[in-house]
Amino acid sequence: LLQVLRFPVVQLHMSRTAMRASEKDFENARNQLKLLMKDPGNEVKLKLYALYKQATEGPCNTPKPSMLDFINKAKWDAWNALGSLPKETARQNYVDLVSSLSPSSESSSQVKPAAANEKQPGSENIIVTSQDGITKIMFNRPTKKNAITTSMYKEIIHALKAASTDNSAITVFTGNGDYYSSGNDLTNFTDVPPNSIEETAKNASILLREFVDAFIDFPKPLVAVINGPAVGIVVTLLGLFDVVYASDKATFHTPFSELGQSPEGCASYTFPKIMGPAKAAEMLILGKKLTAGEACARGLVTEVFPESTFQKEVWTRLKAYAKLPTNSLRISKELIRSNEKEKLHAVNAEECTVLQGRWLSEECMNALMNFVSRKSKL
Ligand SMILES: CCCCCCCCCC/C=C/CC(=O)SCCNC(=O)CCNC(=O)[C@H](O)C(C)(C)COP(=O)(O)OP(=O)(O)OC[C@H]1O[C@@H](n2cnc3c(N)ncnc32)[C@H](O)[C@@H]1OP(=O)(O)O
Repeated sequence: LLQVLRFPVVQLHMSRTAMRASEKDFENARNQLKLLMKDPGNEVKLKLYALYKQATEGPCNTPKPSMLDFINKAKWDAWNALGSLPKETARQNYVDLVSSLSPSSESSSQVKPAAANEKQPGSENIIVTSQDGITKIMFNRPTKKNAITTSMYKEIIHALKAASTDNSAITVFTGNGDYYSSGNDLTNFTDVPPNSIEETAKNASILLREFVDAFIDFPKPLVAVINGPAVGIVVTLLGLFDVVYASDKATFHTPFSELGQSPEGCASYTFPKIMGPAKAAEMLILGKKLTAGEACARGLVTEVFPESTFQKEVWTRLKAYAKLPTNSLRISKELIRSNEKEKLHAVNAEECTVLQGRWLSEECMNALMNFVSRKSKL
């Protein structure tokens, strides 16, 4: 969806026949839109698209796109929802809407435009630091609940490869802000041109496999410091971590069925081993969300700390552990994990193949549409 409606909205070709009394205002509004400093968001972009089409072409009379062509379907729905709104009214509404978004209406704190998935200049979606024998990899997209974009997957693979040979003793994942991470950025799949859906699913499957492989093969103790709610892939991956510390405000949620998807991160293998098949099914099939205490009782979490002392207690402890002899840490981890590696790689490959099919399913497409249109009440 974002691909087609990507800011600034430049795909809006003017129809000369539609320009009458307010031609100048309409033309000005179109130019003003290109100067906006802030991405107005999908909901507004859909409204602008619909109003533009209504103003220039009149009521929607093109065939409804197929369910799978969900980018064009969202646009069609937005236009069609305007019914028989007169062209002149649509033109005026378009001008008014652009005017409400104009720079003079924007607050001084607003930032330069960037597509939702792109890093803004000077910002880092993944922050990697090394100190006191600890390499810390932090999700840093708090305004999006640390949802993981395509480029973040690649950055994490790179960071894990670097951390595996740096001179730190342990590697720690955590999140900035109130969430640990809300998992896969769902717009990774809505930002796709209709004729590339299959290729995108294939590429996503390849990237996911490489991403999870990097965790399976990571040679040093891997610690998760779960500072808040965790959703989807960041939960499933925990089965590949060696230690998981959680704040008591953390939750653990794997809503794969709701999303028309299936488990990844080797959870279809690690979760039943960790908590038994019945409890694993409750999470991975039924999508039950666990509290930190419940996750700890099931063996997914090592220890839960009160939020008020969480950061202090955890980092004090980790700094002490990071002083332990690094070779010994590495060798002990190797002993615990090496027997499983081959199996884990096979499970990862299988999960990615299954997911590739799921991403092309109508159930998954519907779930993604629901997430996007949650903000597009047209
Ligand atoms: C070539 C293609 C490559 C693809 C890359 C590889 C793909 C690998 C896929 C691996 C599969 C993983 C499976 C999963 O991880 S499933 C889990 C997916 N996550 C979710 O379903 C969570 C969705 N989000 C929510 O339900 C809610 O946002 C929330 C997390 C419960 C928080 O709700 P709350 O009301 O507190 O806050 P908001 O909803 O207002 O959120 C604030 C803003 O953050 C945006 N947001 C949050 N989570 C995500 C997300 N996962 N993806 C995209 N955007 C997210 C939300 O839209 C708000 O944005 P806004 O301010 O612009 O409206």
